[in-house]
Amino acid sequence: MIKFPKDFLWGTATSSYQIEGAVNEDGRTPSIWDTFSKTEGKTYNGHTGDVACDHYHRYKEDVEILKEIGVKAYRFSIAWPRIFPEEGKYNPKGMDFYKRLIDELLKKDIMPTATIYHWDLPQWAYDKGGGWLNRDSVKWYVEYATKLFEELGDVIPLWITHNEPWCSSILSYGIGEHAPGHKNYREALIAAHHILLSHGEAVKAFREMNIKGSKIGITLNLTPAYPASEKEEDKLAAQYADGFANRWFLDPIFKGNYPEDMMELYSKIIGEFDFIKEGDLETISVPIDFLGVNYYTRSIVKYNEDSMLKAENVPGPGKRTEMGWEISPESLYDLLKRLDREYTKLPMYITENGAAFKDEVTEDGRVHDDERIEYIKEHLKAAAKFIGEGGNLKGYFVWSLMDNFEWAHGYSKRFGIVYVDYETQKRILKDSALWYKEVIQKNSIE
Ligand SMILES: OC[C@@H]1[C@@H](O)[C@H](O)[C@@H](O)c2nc(CNc3ccccc3)cn21
Repeated sequence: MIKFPKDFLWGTATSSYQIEGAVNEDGRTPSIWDTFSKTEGKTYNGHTGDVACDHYHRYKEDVEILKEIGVKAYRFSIAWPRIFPEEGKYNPKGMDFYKRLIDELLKKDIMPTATIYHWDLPQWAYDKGGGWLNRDSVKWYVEYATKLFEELGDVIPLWITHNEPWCSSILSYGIGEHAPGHKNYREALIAAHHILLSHGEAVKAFREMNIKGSKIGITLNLTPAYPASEKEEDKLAAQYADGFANRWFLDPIFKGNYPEDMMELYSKIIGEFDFIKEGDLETISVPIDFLGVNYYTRSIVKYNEDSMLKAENVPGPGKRTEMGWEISPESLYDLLKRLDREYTKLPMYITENGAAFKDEVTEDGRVHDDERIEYIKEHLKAAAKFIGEGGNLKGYFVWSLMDNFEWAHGYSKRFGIVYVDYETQKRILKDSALWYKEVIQKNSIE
């Protein structure tokens, strides 16, 4: 049996656009994901978040389920277009939903953990110079974050400024798979810079408000990169893949500079870094209270002269999830050790870890998702090994509480430990939820 520390924070995670629905209710205006999902060919079968899990109306039932599972904390995100449906126009009715949700959580003794931005940029911000491409996005974001701190500051102990800046910049403005669907690498790095800058400015605003008992951090998706062989060229490919996925965000936050090797590589592609102004890196690297780590899988790369990053992915030997991601719990251990060694001794939380598998409701009305139990158990073992060696890991949030809108994959991929029948909106606790309930109760895994 593997025991976890007494106060280990067991949780689950979701995000606003993926579960809420009610996209036109109580003053909410469209986000870039409303626009993107309604654009032909952008999401699986044209799926949108219009209804999703109808959480906006069913939040009480969903908090009951959180209580049933016994989580200590619940990570959700706040929809910016509910709070500021237009530039400068605060919408109290939008805020009221989150006050109701938080009240329910506190009544059940569940710690609210809020992500300020989980990709649902208001369309009005995008219409003003491309959203994160416009340096004014920093000002808009700080106005939004400050209002949240004013209204909710002392009832949310853990604040996360951004979920995965890599996704909201590189995947969204560079690769084009996510909203707003641009395919311009210079834009991707400009967006990344403004998102990181907005993070730093929000942390400064948070500090000035001196909110007692609350902590602030950021969540990064981190993918350890391994060379396909011991060849020097493959090791160079892994270095660039690591810079692309991880160091481009870790270094400015924790070291106050962008990584030199990647600046050199990228300068050949995007030209001048004229969007980096005096003092920006100082702001981006303001001290935070914790690091959120989203971990799903690793990458294995070999050298490829023709690729921008000189790296080409090669398949790993492990089993894969429905997303095609290799299952590699040992890489989570490697990642945590590396973060501890090279970046920070601050408290860390695994703010997302989970897997999509082919889930189905069987004759007995249950969902026997043994693969997901195995996935979570193996990753918890890796986390426990890190903690056992003195690692400062304080909590673990399963992605996700419930099946939901999986971005470009729509509803075709199920990550939940709770099954959602989208026809009826019925929730069914999968075997993984029942297993996780026991893990939390015993604070240990077998
Ligand atoms: O894909 C599962 C989840 C997603 O539902 C969450 O909203 C998001 O925070 C999230 N991030 C990752 C890891 N990063 C990633 C990499 C490539 C494409 C999409 C996400 C996985 N997930």
